Amino acid sequence: MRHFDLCVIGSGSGNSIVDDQFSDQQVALVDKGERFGGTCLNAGCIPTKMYVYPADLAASADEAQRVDVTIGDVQADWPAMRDRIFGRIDPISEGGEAWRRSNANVTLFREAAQFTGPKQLLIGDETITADRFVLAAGSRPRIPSLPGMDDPRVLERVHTSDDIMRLDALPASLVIIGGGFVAAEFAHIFTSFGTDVTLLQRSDTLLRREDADVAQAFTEQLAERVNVRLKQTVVGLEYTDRDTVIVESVDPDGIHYDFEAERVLLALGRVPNSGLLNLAATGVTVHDDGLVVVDDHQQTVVKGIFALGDICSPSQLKHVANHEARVVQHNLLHPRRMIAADHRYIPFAVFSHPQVASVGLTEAQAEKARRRYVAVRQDYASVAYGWAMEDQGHFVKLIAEVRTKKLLGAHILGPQASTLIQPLIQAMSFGLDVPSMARGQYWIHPALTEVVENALLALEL
Ligand SMILES: Cc1cc2nc3c(=O)[nH]c(=O)nc-3n(C[C@H](O)[C@H](O)[C@H](O)COP(=O)(O)OP(=O)(O)OC[C@H]3O[C@@H](n4cnc5c(N)ncnc54)[C@H](O)[C@@H]3O)c2cc1C
Ligand SMILES: NC(=O)c1ccc[n+]([C@@H]2O[C@H](COP(=O)([O-])OP(=O)(O)OC[C@H]3O[C@@H](n4cnc5c(N)ncnc54)[C@H](O)[C@@H]3O)[C@@H](O)[C@H]2O)c1
Repeated sequence: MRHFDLCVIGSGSGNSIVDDQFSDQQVALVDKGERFGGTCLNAGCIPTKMYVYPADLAASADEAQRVDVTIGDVQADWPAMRDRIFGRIDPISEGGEAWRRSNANVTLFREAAQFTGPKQLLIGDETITADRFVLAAGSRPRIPSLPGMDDPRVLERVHTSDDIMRLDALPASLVIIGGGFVAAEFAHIFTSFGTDVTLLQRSDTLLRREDADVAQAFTEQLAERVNVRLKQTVVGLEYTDRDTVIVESVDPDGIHYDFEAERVLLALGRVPNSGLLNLAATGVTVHDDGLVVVDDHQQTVVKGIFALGDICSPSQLKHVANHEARVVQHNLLHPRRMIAADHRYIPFAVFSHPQVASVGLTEAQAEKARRRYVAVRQDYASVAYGWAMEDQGHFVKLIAEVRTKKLLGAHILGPQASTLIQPLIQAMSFGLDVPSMARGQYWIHPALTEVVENALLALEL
C-alpha cells in the first residue's frame, strides 16, 4: 500500500495548495473529473463569463436605442463562440494536468476516491494511505427525479451547467427550471443570442436570497427580456415528435401549464460531493445539507483532515474556495501556528442583465438581527453618468448601523455592479465608517462611482 505525506481530493481550488513549499513531501492529488482543474475553470465562473461578455454586447443593441444609436441586427455565432471559449480553456486544463504529472513529488490519480478507513483511501482499485488529507471535492448540480426524466429522448435534451455550454447549436427555445445564480446568468446569455427563453421559478421572486428590493427589481427587469413564470412547480417532462420537450408545471391554484422547448436547463442548486467519499469511514462529519463540518481553521473533526470550497462552504463561490485554500495551505505548513478563515464579508455578483452585486446583510437580515440601521436607495439616474446612460431602474442600496456609522450591507443592481461594489467591500473589511469613506477621498467626476458616493452621503447617520 503506497503511503503519502499529503493527499488532496479535488483538482479545483485544492490544486493550488501544492506548490514549491511542499517539495519535500510526497503528495497524492486525486480527481475523477473528465477535465482537470475543477468547476470554475471547466464549467463554472470562467466559461460562463466568457459567454456573458458577448451577451452583454448583444444586449447593448437595445440599450443603444435609448441614446439615439441604432446598432444593426444582432447575430451570435454560437459554434464559433463555443470553439473560441473552449479552445482557450481546454488547453489550460490539459496544460495544468501535464504540468502536475511532471512534478517529481506529486502522483496524480484520475479516478474516483472514497475512504475505506481512517486516513485510508480507495482510488479506482488502488488503496493508499496518507498522514494528512484535504477534501476539496466540490459540488455537483442537483438533479430532481421528475416523471418523464427516465425517457432517453427527454434526457438527451435536458442539461445542467456542466454541459449546456458545449451544445453544438444555439437552441431556438429553452426552458430554465430554477431562479438562482445559474438560471439568471444563462437566461441572459441565451436570450441575448436570440433563444426564446422561459424561466420557471418555484418561489415568488428570482434571486430570493438577495435583498428584497433587489430581488423584486431584478425579477421585473429580467421579465422584460425573458418569459419569467413564478410560483411554478414542475411536475413532469415529456418528449414530443417535434423533437422538443414539454415541461409541465402547476401553480398554487392547481392550474397546469405546458412549456415546450428544444432544450431544458436544470438550475436547482448544487449538492456538496461529501456523499461520494464515504466519509463515515474516516470519522469526518457532515451537516444535514451535506456540507462537511469544519472549524475556523478549515479542519474537520478529524485532526489532519481539512476541507475547503463547495464541499464545506455554504457560499459556493470561487473567491471563498480560493481564500479557504490559502488558509488550508498555511495550516498544513504551520500546524502549530494555524490561522482562521475570514468569512465576515463575503461578496458575490450575478453576471446577468441587470447585474447584481452584494455584500453583508440584507435589510430583512438587519431587521431580524435587531440592529438600529438606516437604509438608502440611490438611483444611477441621479448622477451625471446615469444621465449619460439615460439610465432607468438601477440603484445602489446601502444599509448602515447608526451606532457605529459603519456599513452593514451593500447591494447594487445595474451595469458594472460587480465592479462598483468593490470599495464598499473594502470599507466593510477594513472597518472604515461611512462619513470617512464619503468625504475622506476624492470621487472622480463624473464617473459612475458617484452613485456610490451619493448613496453614502444620503445615509442619515
Ligand atoms: C455555472 C457556474 C458558474 C459559476 N460562476 C461563478 C462566479 O462567477 N463566481 C464565483 O465566485 N463562483 C462561481 N461559481 C461557483 C464556483 O465554480 C465554485 O464555487 C468553485 O469552483 C468550487 O471550487 P471547489 O474547489 O470547491 O470545487 P471544484 O472546482 O468543483 O473541484 C472539485 C473537484 O473534485 C473532483 N471530485 C469530486 N468527487 C471526487 C471523488 N470522489 N474523487 C475524486 N475527485 C472527485 C471533481 O471532479 C472536481 O474536479 C459558478 C459555478 C457554476 C456551476
Ligand atoms: N456569479 C456567481 O458567483 C455564480 C454563478 C453561478 C453559480 N454560482 C454558484 O453556484 C451555485 C449554484 O447555482 P444555482 O443557481 O444552481 O443555485 P441557487 O441556490 O442560486 O438557486 C437554486 C434555485 O433553484 C430553486 N429550486 C431548488 N430546488 C427546487 C425544486 N425542487 N423545484 C423548483 N425550484 C427549486 C430555488 O428556489 C432557487 O431559485 C450558487 O449557489 C452559486 O454559489 C455562482
